[in-house]
Amino acid sequence: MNLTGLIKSAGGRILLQLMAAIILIVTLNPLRAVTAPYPELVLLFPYLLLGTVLLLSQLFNQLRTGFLAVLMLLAYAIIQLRLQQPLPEANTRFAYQLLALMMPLNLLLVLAWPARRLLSPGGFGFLLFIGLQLVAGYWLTGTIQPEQLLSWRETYLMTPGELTPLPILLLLLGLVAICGAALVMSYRNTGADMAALTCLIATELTLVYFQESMISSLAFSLCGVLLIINLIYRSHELAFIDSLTQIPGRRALENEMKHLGRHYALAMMDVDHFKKFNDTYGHKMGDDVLRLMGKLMQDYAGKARVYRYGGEEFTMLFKGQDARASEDHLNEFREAVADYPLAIRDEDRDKDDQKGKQRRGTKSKVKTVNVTISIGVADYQDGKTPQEVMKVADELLYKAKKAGRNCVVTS
Ligand SMILES: Nc1nc2c(ncn2[C@@H]2O[C@H](COP(=O)(O)OP(=O)(O)OP(=O)(O)O)[C@@H](O)[C@H]2O)c(=O)[nH]1
Repeated sequence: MNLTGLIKSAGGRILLQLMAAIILIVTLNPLRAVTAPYPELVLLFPYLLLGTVLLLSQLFNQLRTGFLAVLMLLAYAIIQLRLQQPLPEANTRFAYQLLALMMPLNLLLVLAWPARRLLSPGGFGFLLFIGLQLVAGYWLTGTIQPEQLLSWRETYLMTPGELTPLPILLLLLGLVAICGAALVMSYRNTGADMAALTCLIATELTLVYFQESMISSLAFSLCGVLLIINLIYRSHELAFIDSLTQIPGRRALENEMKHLGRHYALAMMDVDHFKKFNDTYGHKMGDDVLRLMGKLMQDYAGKARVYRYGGEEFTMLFKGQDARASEDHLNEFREAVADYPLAIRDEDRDKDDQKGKQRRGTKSKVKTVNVTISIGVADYQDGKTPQEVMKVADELLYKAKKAGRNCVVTS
């Protein structure tokens, strides 16, 4: 798997986050030494970074990340304003434990909460819920008796020796929350899943190493930086990656065409009789064909760049290569598409897999269908703009259709 594949996969993203956390812990001492001359700035950094996350999340429509940023800002403020006394003090320790209980639960809740703008009824609902928890927490830490806390500590809140002040039960809760978020992430792999995992790891890191000076500022700053990178990456994906096929879309191609040199070939390709295919097997099955196109194009691209131009039309760009040289490559890809047995969707099976299995019996054979594509490929010619080269490729594609389809026509 290449670096882009690693960054895109859920497993790779989880791994990168864990690595960032480990690097922070390993480099804690040098980091503290470097930042020691600027204590105020270090304290302020998480507010600035998480505030930026909050702003960007609303601008980029990454609304759950906005909720997460609010939670992290509040947690950081609580740590700085309420938890800077020594932990052996009973009420401070209780506030710390309350934070360790509520943060993982609230961060996970964000993944279940409907994505809404903060300034909307749904957003206000979330803020109100958080506000109520703050009031309840404030009231509890003020009224609870130290003797009561002592008896709880003996029964439920044992800590694992000197390792961390975090009670074993709360440590387990944190670990379960991190595993839960990682599981959701490996299933859905959305920007919000990634952001929730980042926040959970930063929170648990802070809580576990709470006795280490500056840990909250450093861990929450790292969280802010990772959330900003995640936001920018997701916005780039939204703008340039086609959501159906997961390959770059037309905007990405148009961008690339601004920087083309004088030596390239451009191939336009189109699924044959796709309208008829849609009419026969349904639109969802048509989408499966387009997804398959995206996957096979990536598998067979080699050094070429692949794009979904629009609808059932795709583009391959061969930089530093001419049309003749790319022909073998394109024929290989065309044959791979024609040979691919595409399983026919059974709507009943989608709706009710169990019933479908019983009705069909276990030995039923999956029916398959094949599709073909036609390709026109044109070279750069002196004085021609990339748009004009694309027009030539489109005309050659039209010729390929006329020639009976399932073939490559070269300039
Ligand atoms: N399922 C699905 N169909 C799409 C999508 N985008 C475009 N189409 C369909 O693609 C079909 C394109 O058909 P035409 O341009 O008439 O061409 P064709 O049927 O492929 O015929 P030839 O190109 O001459 O082989 C239309 O029926 C569109 O509805 C999409 O995202 N999903």
